[in-house]
Parts: sequence; structure tokens; C-alpha cells
Amino acid sequence: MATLYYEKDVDRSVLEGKTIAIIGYGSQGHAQAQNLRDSGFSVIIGVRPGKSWEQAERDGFAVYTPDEAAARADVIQLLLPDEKQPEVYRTQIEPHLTAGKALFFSHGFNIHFGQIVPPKDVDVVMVAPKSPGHLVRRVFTEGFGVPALLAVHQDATGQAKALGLAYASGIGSTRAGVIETTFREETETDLFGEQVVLCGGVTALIQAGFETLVEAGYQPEIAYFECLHELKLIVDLMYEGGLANMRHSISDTAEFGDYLIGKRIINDEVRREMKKVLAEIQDGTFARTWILENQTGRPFMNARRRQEAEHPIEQVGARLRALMAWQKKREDVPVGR
Ligand SMILES: NC(=O)C1=CN([C@@H]2O[C@H](COP(=O)(O)OP(=O)(O)OC[C@H]3O[C@@H](n4cnc5c(N)ncnc54)[C@H](OP(=O)(O)O)[C@@H]3O)[C@@H](O)[C@H]2O)C=CC1
Ligand SMILES: CC[C@](O)(C(C)=O)C(=O)O
Ligand SMILES: [Mg+2]
Ligand SMILES: [Mg+2]
Repeated sequence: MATLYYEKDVDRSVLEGKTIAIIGYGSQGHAQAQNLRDSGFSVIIGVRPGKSWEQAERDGFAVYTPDEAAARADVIQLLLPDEKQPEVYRTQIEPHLTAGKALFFSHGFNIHFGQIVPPKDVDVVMVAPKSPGHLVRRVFTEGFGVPALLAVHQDATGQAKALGLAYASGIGSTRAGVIETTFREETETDLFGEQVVLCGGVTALIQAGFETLVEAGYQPEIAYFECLHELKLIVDLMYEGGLANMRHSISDTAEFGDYLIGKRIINDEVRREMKKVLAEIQDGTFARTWILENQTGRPFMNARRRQEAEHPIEQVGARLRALMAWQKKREDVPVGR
């Protein structure tokens, strides 16, 4: 059984009087910074001059370069893209990591795969929200929190776990539950989840379903509603009450089809592939591919972004969403780059 922490397990005093530098003001950065500030903690932002800097200033934060922020802070949370972290860490953070400071992460990639090796006399902690950043903020402002994972890689001060719990409480996660883990477990499960189920698996399933219907001559608009739009409504039911809750709400015809066909789609071949993907995450193959992709200017990523933007499901979806008045009102999750 997992060890879970809630509000009652938190001693917020360990973070009081300390300065937290959030390095990066993107998806996780803006959300964690604003939640921590609303929770009463002292937060500064470290980014390079540009769009994020201006946004963080508009949001009322004191903004510095990563270098200056790291010098001023006791707790430094690295919320830059994973592939940018090693260089910024080496040149701007590490020189200010004096004994007793704490270095925080929200994903274990760079520690687990040895791209960042902090000095032994600092705490190294991970608080990893199990949520996209914009929802870390939205759910907090609604009075709740998203679940998170907590791991301690180094406990130089004897307070690393307490600090992590106070931080998790500050972003709202101890309202939902914080699970204790290791950098290794978080890294491997997070990469597996996003590649196989949450992002890679779901988008490939949606596109394959859409393409099958359209190629068979059905209207793309109907294929879009069936394979993409309604997925959110189905997932909402699972989120609220598990698979059974969703199956309770759908028709018996749909439930019968679910049992009869689901395992023909996600069949033994797919499961064998899932195991191969997991092995490639565990043995560092994926990490090496991602690091090399970045070192060579992201040729694969750039091509795939272009191809995906041109997919008919995106064209038809944009047209249909524009006709749904409530879809236009959400401005907290920006679309496009
Ligand atoms: N996205 C998510 O929901 C989740 C992310 N995580 C983890 O959180 C961490 C942050 O990810 P995420 O929030 O997606 O990151 P983002 O891609 O949203 O981070 C972008 C931010 O980093 C800044 N930045 C980029 N390069 C540099 C640089 N060289 N120097 C200074 N600032 C820079 C950008 O500034 P500028 O505007 O100047 O470009 C911007 O503020 C990662 O470890 C990720 O794995 C964990 C759980 C979920
Ligand atoms: C599912 C993708 C994620 O792992 C996340 C939002 O949790 C990420 O890296 O963005
Ligand atoms: Mg994740
Ligand atoms: Mg991830």
C-alpha cells in the first residue's frame, strides 16, 4: 500500500521565512508560483528576459535571471523544460547551491538519468504534480488540489521530506493526496504514462478511429465528435467514479461493445509493445534518444509538429470548436506555441 500524505501530515513552518525561487514561468512554473504565493509563502521568479519575464511581472512577482534568483533563494524549484535544465543548472544554479539549500524538481528525468549531479550538502527533493500545469492552478483556485508524488534524492539537512510536504501543501496537493516515491519510480512511470496511455496512446487511438471512419466515407464532423469530443465526457465519468461509473452511465449496448471489442483493439501485440516501450525507458534508450534529438536541433520533433498540425482532425476540430460558445471563454490553457 502506498504511503499517502494529507494536510494533517504537513508542518508548514519549515518553509516559513524561506525564499522559494521558481525557475521558469511556463506551464508548471506559473501555476506552482501562484499557488505557493496564495498559500502565504515567499516566492520569486527566475527566467530569462522575454515573454515569461513580462508575464511574471504582470502577475505581480519579483523577477530575476535564474542566476540572481538562485542566489537569493533557500529553495530552488527547477521548472524549465527538462532538456534545458542541465545547461541552466550548470551555468546559473549550481554556483549558488551553497550548503543547506534545497533543489526541487517536478520530474525526475535529469537526476535519474544523471544529467544533473547536485553537490552532496544540499537537499534534493521532487514534488511532481500528476496534472498539466494549467490545471494545477485552475483546480487550486476552485478550492481543491491535484495529487502529487514526493521523493527525496538527498537529505542533507534532515528536513528534506518535511520541506517537500510543506511545498506540496503550498501548491494544494496535500488536499488531494501526496504519494511517497523515488526519483526512479516517478521518472519511469511518468514517461510510460505519457507515451503509452495519456498522450501517445490516446492521440494515436483518436486519430486511428477518426481516419477509419472518414476513409469509410462518414462525415469528418461526426467522426470528430465520436472519437475526440466525446472522449472528454467519457473520461470525466471515469475521473469521478472509475471505469464502473462510466459504464453505469453509458447504454448497455455500449457496455456490451466495450467488453466484446476493447481487448481486440488493445490486444496481446499491443501489450507486448507496451512492455518493449517500458524496457526502453528503464534501460535509458528513450532518454538517450531525447537528449540526442535536442542536441541535433529537434529534426523529428519539428517535422512531427508540422505534420500533426496539418492532420484533418485538427482542421475539422478548429471549425467545430469555434461554434461552441463556451469553448472560447477558457483562456487559462493557451492553444499553440
Ligand atoms: N507541463 C506539465 O504539466 C508538467 C511538467 N512537469 C515537469 O515540470 C518541469 C517544467 O515543465 P513545463 O512546465 O512543461 O515547462 P515549460 O516548457 O512550460 O517551461 C517554459 C519556461 O521555461 C523558460 N525557459 C526555457 N528555456 C529557458 C532558459 N534557457 N533560461 C531561462 N528560462 C527558460 C521559459 O521562458 P521563455 O518564455 O523565456 O521561453 C518558460 O518560462 C519539467 O521538469 C516537466 O517534466 C511535471 C508534471 C507536469
Ligand atoms: C502527461 C504529461 C505530463 O507527464 C504531465 C502533464 O503529467 C508532462 O510531462 O507534461
Ligand atoms: Mg506526468
Ligand atoms: Mg511528464
